[in-house]
Amino acid sequence: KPGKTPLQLLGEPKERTKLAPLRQDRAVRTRALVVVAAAELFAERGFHGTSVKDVAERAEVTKGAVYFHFPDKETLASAVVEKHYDRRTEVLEDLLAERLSPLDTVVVLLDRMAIAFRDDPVIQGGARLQNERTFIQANLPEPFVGWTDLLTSLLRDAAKAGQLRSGEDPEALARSFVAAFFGVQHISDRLHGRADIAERWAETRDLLLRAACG
Ligand SMILES: CCC[C@@H]1OCC(CO)=C1C(=O)O
Repeated sequence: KPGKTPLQLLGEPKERTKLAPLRQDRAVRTRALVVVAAAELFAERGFHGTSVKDVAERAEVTKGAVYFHFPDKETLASAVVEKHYDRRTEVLEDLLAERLSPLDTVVVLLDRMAIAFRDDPVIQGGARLQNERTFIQANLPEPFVGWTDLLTSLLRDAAKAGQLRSGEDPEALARSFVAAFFGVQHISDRLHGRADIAERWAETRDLLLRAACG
């Protein structure tokens, strides 16, 4: 989408957890706790293996408190997936403030996201829900397209800055990065619970960079 900045492509996150007012009111705090508890359980057991009761117990709130914020489990799943993509926007915003070159921004963004996939239950829960999306009656966002648009924008800037081999197509390279990253995190998750995702991503990332930049 020519002309849009990376952040415009992703849209503003709904609320910046880091910048939330010190004294969040109770309802907002409870909602955030419920979303994280749901993400943990969706990541561990999947959508159909998780009940609202399980979420209430993990969040240490009543079932009524969960239903106050989320009328059903599908709405809760949508909130977890939304938080997954908001977390990505937060990583990007913090990174853009470091004002690295376009190519370094792509490299560091995906390196930090690899760590987030290893360590952050909201990222893990959102990813598993997206894998199970055909079994969930919720209008979850299209997976992958946000990443492809964002990386295309950054790699077009990298091409303009002379960081790519001449003739390299930024959009094709963006699709390759998304496919490679998704595959690496998926295989690492299935075989090793993502314990080795940083090492596996580094070797695939470096192969792509050698091909695209020479
Ligand atoms: C660049 C990685 C793409 C990312 O990996 C898991 C997942 C969940 O669907 C993603 C997405 O939807 O964008």
